[in-house]
Amino acid sequence: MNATQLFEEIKKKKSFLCVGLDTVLEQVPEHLLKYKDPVLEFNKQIIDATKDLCVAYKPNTAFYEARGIKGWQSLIDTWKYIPEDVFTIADAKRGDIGNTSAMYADAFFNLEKSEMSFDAVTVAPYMGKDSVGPFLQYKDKWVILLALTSNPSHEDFQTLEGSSGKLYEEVIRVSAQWADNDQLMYVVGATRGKEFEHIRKLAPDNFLLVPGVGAQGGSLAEVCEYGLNTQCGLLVNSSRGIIYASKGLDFAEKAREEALKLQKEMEHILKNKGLI
Ligand SMILES: O=C(O)c1cc(=O)[nH]c(=O)n1[C@@H]1O[C@H](COP(=O)(O)O)[C@@H](O)[C@H]1O
Repeated sequence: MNATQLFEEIKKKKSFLCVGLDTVLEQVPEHLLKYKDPVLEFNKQIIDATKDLCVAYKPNTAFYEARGIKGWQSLIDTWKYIPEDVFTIADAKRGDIGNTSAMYADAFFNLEKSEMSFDAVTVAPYMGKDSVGPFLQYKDKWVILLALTSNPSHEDFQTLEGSSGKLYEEVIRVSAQWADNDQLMYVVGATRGKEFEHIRKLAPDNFLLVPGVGAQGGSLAEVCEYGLNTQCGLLVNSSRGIIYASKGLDFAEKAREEALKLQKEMEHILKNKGLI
């Protein structure tokens, strides 16, 4: 899915919501434990309850990798269950020397080899161009590069000042030369609301993946004040705030309610900005 197609989906659904499928077996409601794969069943019901309200799903692969072979199978089966018109992000935060990155790219993009073909993968920029390049070899896929993350310790490195500005600014400036806007997004945490005006100047045309709304306390209104561009340009993620809205029999219904609240807020914002 390219940027134009993604914007079309956003306009159709009046939403730029990404639902994070960070599913923990121990937090799956008890009545699902009878299923062969309770995590998959949980994800399926969350997907059924939210697929008309969101434009993307983002399983964080850590939650699946932690369960070994069974977890990896849950991830594959979850990816297969997501409808084709919904953007899929493998939140794997990879990046290594070139030949190793090529294997990571195959792991998330190459359907024949890995049984999964996500639209995008999150990548750490620390090892530079030859580390990110192999993901970009998949011309119809996206790299989502960590820029300014939502966690408090982002200050340890990302905002350090060098001769040409902050480290995260340099990440954006340099990486923008590696790929066009149909292949490159940046992660900017919703908890960094005040910095969106500045980031939009650095990356006016790129989509930004914005996690941190919900459980981490980021504000959607603050993000959108400066974060939107003419193609919307935002995918705002909430994981725990949606999928764990209830741990009972009504978990999917409550997840829908939370997703609907965000979608309605997004619809209002998109209308106000004249994007729909
Ligand atoms: O790349 C990410 O998605 C990410 C980057 C970041 O800066 N902060 C961040 O929280 N995330 C991920 O986004 C999700 C946030 O989950 P919740 O806090 O439960 O909504 C988790 O999967 C995080 O790993």
